[in-house]
Amino acid sequence: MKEIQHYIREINDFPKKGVVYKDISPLLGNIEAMRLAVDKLIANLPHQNIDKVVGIESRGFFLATLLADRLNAGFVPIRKPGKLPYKTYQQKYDLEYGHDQLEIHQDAIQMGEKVLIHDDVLATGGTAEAAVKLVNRFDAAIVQLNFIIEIPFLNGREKIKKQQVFVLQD
Ligand SMILES: O=P(O)(O)OC[C@H]1O[C@H](OP(=O)(O)OP(=O)(O)O)[C@H](O)[C@@H]1O
Ligand SMILES: Nc1ncnc2[nH]cnc12
Repeated sequence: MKEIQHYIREINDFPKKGVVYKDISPLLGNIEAMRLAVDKLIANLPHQNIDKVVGIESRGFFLATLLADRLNAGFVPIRKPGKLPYKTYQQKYDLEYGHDQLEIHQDAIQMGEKVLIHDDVLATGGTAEAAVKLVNRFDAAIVQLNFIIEIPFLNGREKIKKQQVFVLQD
């Protein structure tokens, strides 16, 4: 079995010139690589007493549901605007290649629940910061944010420096 890094492909100038896009499709296409990624993410949690795994649309959803299954936890989607049907909390944020808004259902998390937030890539940290703000609307405990890949020069950790963070490539 090769390292996780082997299954991440770099695409130059996508979706805009100058961006080196980290494509996790090869990882998703290989069940052994996906299982290894999930095993490592689980092994690097401070504990496994997690009530909800929050996944961020769309690439965060893939492993977040597998993590939720392994942790016997519920899955909560954070979605782009206008996708969630019930009442939502909303948070604007900036991206490496644009800006957007994230939303979460107002009944998705109960007060005091222990939450893991998962996404595929930590780049500028704008998405992760917005997710933290949304989860904090519930007065829940964020146990960790975990990611498959980090783009260190974009310094995303700075935006979530109060949080516990784990990246697979660490
Ligand atoms: O750290 P940041 O600079 O905020 O960037 C990271 C985010 O960007 C990507 O999502 P994107 O918004 O491209 O959507 P997608 O998952 O639907 O492709 C990625 O999946 C992260 O969610
Ligand atoms: N360079 C990048 N590759 C993949 N996803 C991203 N999200 C933000 N920047 C990204």
